[in-house]
Amino acid sequence: MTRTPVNVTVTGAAGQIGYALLFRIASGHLLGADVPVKLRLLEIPQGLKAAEGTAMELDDCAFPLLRGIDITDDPNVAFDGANVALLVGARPRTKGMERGDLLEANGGIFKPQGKAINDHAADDIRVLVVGNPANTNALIAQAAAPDVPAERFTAMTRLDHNRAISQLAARTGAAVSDIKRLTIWGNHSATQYPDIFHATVGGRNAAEVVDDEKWLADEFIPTVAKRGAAIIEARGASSAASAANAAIDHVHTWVNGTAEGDWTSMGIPSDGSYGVPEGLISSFPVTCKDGAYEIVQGLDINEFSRTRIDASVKELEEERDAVRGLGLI
Ligand SMILES: NC(=O)c1ccc[n+]([C@@H]2O[C@H](COP(=O)([O-])OP(=O)(O)OC[C@H]3O[C@@H](n4cnc5c(N)ncnc54)[C@H](O)[C@@H]3O)[C@@H](O)[C@H]2O)c1
Ligand SMILES: O=C(O)C[C@H](O)C(=O)O
Repeated sequence: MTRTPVNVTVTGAAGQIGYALLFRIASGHLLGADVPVKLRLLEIPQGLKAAEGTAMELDDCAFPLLRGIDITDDPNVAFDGANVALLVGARPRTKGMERGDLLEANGGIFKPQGKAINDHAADDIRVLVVGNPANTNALIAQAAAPDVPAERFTAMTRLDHNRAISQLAARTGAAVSDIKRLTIWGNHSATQYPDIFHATVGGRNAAEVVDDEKWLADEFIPTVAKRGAAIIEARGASSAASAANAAIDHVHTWVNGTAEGDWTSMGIPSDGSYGVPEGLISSFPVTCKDGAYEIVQGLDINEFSRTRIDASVKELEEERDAVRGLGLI
């Protein structure tokens, strides 16, 4: 049976993450090995030529699942009929830039993109925001798309989730595949909280296996939360291949589901669960099934976790208030 191709729009297509991402989408890793895709690449005018070069390389791979590539600098064209949108292109913080300037510059990108999604995307559109500050950029885009169900706008904390699994595996000597139910709470920033209290290692409670709160507080949490900065320091550029890999994981899990007995972390609009104010785009433990996600309910949150979740949520509230003050939401 011939399947209708899924339209996947990628913004910032000529950037570092774009280069690591597009080939994996085209080879079937995003949606599945039997799902044909059409790519729409959105770039700013200065990025179009490089995006064309990447499209030439995609052609040269002769991917059987790739059914077309369009390149544009017009969001209305890029999101026309989009089923999946990966919003990667963002304005990086430059020297001397205040946080308010950064939020405002990104508002100039994510507000029009949200409106274009609202006006042109397919009814089943699913959006993942990767470009930083990812949670608040997702909030801006979502607010500009009142006709799209709010839960279709998500922000990426899967890279943090994967980083935390890897660190925990290294500490416990377990295989990555033996680690389940890890959670990233809050913002994709240094305030994020990687929580192992409900995680398991080979079926045993991870916090009990580790049994070292000092390691948790002084090593594990800061290592995960500051990993992005450590990569920038080491590589001279922000994480690209691992970020692209996490974007693939995020969408693949959202569409195809979490494994039985496991969950993942996604930045999603809060429904008020765990005391996170409704509407904030915050990371939660979620299970996915039939293309939808649900927050894992009923977890006991101890004092250690509560303080850290609250601190990250407070930062998200401050970012929300700042973009509200700028008229971006
Ligand atoms: N959430 C995460 O876990 C995570 C991890 C790594 C990086 N990031 C973020 O992802 C973003 C992209 O990273 P990168 O390394 O690919 O950056 P990059 O600078 O290499 O590429 C960004 C691309 O976006 C394009 N762009 C800028 N404004 C655009 C617009 N309005 N429309 C379309 N394209 C636009 C630029 O021309 C550029 O080609 C950054 O904001 C980075 O901080 C997030
Ligand atoms: O781009 C960055 O600032 C870092 C990135 O968000 C990361 O977590 O690797």
